[in-house]
Amino acid sequence: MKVADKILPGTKIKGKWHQNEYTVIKSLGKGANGAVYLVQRSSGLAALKLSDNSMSITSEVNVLKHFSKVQGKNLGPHLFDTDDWDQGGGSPVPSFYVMEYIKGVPFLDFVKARGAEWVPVLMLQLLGSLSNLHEAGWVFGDLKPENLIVTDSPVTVKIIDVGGTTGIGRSIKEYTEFFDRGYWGMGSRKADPGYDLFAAAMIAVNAGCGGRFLKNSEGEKLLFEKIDSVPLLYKQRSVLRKALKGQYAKAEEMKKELLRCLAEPEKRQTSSMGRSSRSGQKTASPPPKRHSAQKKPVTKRKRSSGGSHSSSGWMDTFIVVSGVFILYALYIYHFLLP
Ligand SMILES: Nc1ncnc2c1ncn2[C@@H]1O[C@H](COP(=O)(O)OP(=O)(O)OP(=O)(O)O)[C@@H](O)[C@H]1O
Repeated sequence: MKVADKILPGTKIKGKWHQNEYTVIKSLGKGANGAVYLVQRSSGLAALKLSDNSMSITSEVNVLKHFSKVQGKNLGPHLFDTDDWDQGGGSPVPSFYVMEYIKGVPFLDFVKARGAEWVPVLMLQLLGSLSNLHEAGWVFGDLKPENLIVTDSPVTVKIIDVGGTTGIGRSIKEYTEFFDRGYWGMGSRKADPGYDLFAAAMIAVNAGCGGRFLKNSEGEKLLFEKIDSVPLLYKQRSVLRKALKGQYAKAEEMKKELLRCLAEPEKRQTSSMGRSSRSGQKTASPPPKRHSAQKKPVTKRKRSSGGSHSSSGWMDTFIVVSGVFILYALYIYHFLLP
């Protein structure tokens, strides 16, 4: 077992160069490039990433330093310190960096607990962060739900694990098959904004379908079928399809279209209640098969015989409109207003 992986609670980690001391409280998780611990430092809690591979620590530290220069507040944890752990004697010297501890829950756990209706709201935030990152010349690369933590009050999605971050134009450094357009035969592994936007769409697919699945010989067809089979995804199908096909050059375009797309079904629901859509194409009515084991998106509820038909319809409309209004108010208040 590597040194970085076996640190017990109570262990004191002192930096060789800056002499700062950190007390390990517990392990937060382990990855291919090291382990992350919750630590106590003089001014509060922090997350410390420790690795026997000093190159990977240096590379992640460089990315975090770049992130701190990018405008926008959701680009991952702030960097506090970086150092080598001098344990004395002839022991190997693992490197570490100390960053802001992001207290929250993993993306998929949040969606499971709070409802799939949150997926588009979190996607809008994520696209805002990606837009800032891309403008600064970077692609996140290994974008997946495990690398997203959702904090509360206000609900904010934060990107962690910057190990896969790659300069635009270079080859993607790290990827996870399900979120990789190369795996699905839908594009290259060259770092461009479209690479992250494909992964962002796949995060929605993962959350909407309640899990991941293997590709078959017709990857694109399978993904589109999955999108059409889940009501939540079906509402956003035009945006998801475009992202998967690499038709967005910028995250901002995808974000704007997603906002527009989310507003549309509610308009139809409240204004027509059963009328067909303008284009005469398939409407956002629930498709036959549901793959998601998650909470149902807001739908018209069946009424008991008690109330009158018209008042129950009014109540349903009111509930749908209020729900959507609260989500948008939250989003606009926290993320669009300066
Ligand atoms: N700043 C942080 N605040 C809170 N938890 C964190 C923070 N950074 C990492 N974690 C937790 O530690 C776990 C491991 O982090 P790490 O960066 O090693 O990610 P990984 O994706 O598992 O690793 P790798 O890409 O190196 O294989 C994460 O999944 C996350 O739960």
